[in-house]
Amino acid sequence: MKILVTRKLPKEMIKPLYEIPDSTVVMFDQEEIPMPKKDLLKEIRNADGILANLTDDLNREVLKEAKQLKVISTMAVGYDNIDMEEAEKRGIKVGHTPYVLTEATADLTFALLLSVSRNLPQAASIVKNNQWKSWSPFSYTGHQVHGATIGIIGMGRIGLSVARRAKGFSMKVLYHNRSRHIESENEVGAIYCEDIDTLLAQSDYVVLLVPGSKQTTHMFGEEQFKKMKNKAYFINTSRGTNVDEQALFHALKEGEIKGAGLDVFESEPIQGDHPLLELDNVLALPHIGSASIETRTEMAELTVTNLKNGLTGKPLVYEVQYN
Ligand SMILES: NC(=O)C1=CN([C@@H]2O[C@H](COP(=O)(O)OP(=O)(O)OC[C@H]3O[C@@H](n4cnc5c(N)ncnc54)[C@H](OP(=O)(O)O)[C@@H]3O)[C@@H](O)[C@H]2O)C=CC1
Ligand SMILES: O=CC(=O)O
Repeated sequence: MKILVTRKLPKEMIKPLYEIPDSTVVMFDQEEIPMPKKDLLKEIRNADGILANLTDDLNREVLKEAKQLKVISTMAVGYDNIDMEEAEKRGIKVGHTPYVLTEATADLTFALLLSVSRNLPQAASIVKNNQWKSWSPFSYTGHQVHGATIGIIGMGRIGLSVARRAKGFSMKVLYHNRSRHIESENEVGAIYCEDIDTLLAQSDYVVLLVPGSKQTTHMFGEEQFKKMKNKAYFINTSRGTNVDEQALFHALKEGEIKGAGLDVFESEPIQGDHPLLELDNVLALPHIGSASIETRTEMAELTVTNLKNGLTGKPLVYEVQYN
């Protein structure tokens, strides 16, 4: 049985895979970069299982090559990099890592919100660059978080955890999903906005946390940014493909919105000459939502368990359900 691991992980962490009888583990030897497509195509050909991550484009073309593949276990909760229709057609089980990364991602989302609203990157840089002249009445003043209104689009696991943090800051919580999320209403008093425009018009902070999918591609564009308050901030820790970046650039440049905190981009890694990165009112991070050592360790362990279970005839701990 051949198991392909597409990113270098500590050997100790993937030990359970070596313990599967008659298994051969082939692991890519780099941690910082994805496995090149040509190597992926070659190695997946006779693989029974693959330990993948969100940078592996497991599209139809790639899955068609994977004649023996039985299980894909991705070290992420999002699985928009996997062609689920093709996986279903081929009877491939897909495992992912919900819950274990919820709190770390909610922490990072809230950190982005606090950082953009109070200009932390700009303020920190004057200190580091020895440009701090004096305390000043209005320099680097941002907007209040405490008591403001947050609008969460995608009130699922992470959305609710962000809402809990918002509650601690006495924020009013609005949310939009395709269906009501009664747990959030009961627990944090979140108010459902069936019409997304109502949320956009009322929120001081708009936080996007829907999965990446065909339905959510560019769900944020010119029209949505125009409907936000001019003093509102946009935070995206979901998927870059959910946002039309040209429209976001325009909205930020023209002052239609105040600022943005972005952990994800339409194309990753975002290139250094991307227009968004020229803007002072953009705080950009390299997709580190779940990047605490504790969470990444749990994710890796869960990914290994999902894969091992799938390959040894046991139920996956978290299996993606086909729609
Ligand atoms: N930046 C990072 O490092 C990380 C990013 N993520 C991203 O966050 C996403 C969310 O994760 P998680 O909270 O666990 O997922 P969940 O599935 O728990 O939550 C997603 C929510 O989005 C709502 N939703 C889905 N489609 C739409 C739509 N078209 N319009 C409005 N609402 C929609 C769903 O509600 P309903 O079905 O009622 O519409 C659901 O409540 C992941 O899919 C991933 O892309 C996750 C972890 C780390
Ligand atoms: O973006 C990260 C994920 O786990 O999904």
